[in-house]
Amino acid sequence: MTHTSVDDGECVRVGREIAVFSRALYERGWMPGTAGNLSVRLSGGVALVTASGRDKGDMTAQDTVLVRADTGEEVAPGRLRASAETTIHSAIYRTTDAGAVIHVHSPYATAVACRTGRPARLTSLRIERLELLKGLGLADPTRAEVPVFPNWPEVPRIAADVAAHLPATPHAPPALLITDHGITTWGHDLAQARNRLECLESICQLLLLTGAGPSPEGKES
Ligand SMILES: CSCCC(=O)C(=O)COP(=O)(O)O
Ligand SMILES: [Zn+2]
Repeated sequence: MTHTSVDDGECVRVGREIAVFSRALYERGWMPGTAGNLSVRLSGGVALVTASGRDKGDMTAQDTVLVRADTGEEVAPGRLRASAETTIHSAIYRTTDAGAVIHVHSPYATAVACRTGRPARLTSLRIERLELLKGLGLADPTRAEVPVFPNWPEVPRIAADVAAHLPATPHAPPALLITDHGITTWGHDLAQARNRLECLESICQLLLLTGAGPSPEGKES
């Protein structure tokens, strides 16, 4: 087992930051009910993640759980459970240099993720030309293939798909969609992950407004 260590001051500071971002995303309508989860990679091989089932509009620093960054295993199991989707965050930390991960059920990205035809395999959303692609930090900002993963009922199965896909696609955008579910983005910190999320939510809105996105039957138009 890899060694983990915890810096209490860092935990408090980052817990407050997660709460601030969470409340702001909730206010935008991107975390309805208790939907969505956020995490930040800390020093010492750990990450702080939102607790499962919490009202994301009411988050405080105490509503976070410390987990191993590479597996999502809770460091000191207590009253709160880590997000049910923690293994997806861990898959991203294990296979990229991400410092923060945001998952939301924002309306336009989720609508696009509902139009994939539900194949029981990984597909992708091709995006071309849109100026907002420049906000994703891509080597080639003229096009992107955002992976769309099946929404398996067992979250670790989604995480396994993510962990298998990301190392094979080093130039892929820092984002993924889950069919019928939502969107996840990452960056070196929460602000960068949030900015990338804003770009993709806006891109998905444009795809739907212009009819350039996937058709309701799941075929790309
Ligand atoms: C009420 S939304 C269903 C669960 C979900 O998709 C989500 O994003 C929130 O799960 P968590 O365990 O992080 O609260
Ligand atoms: Zn979700």
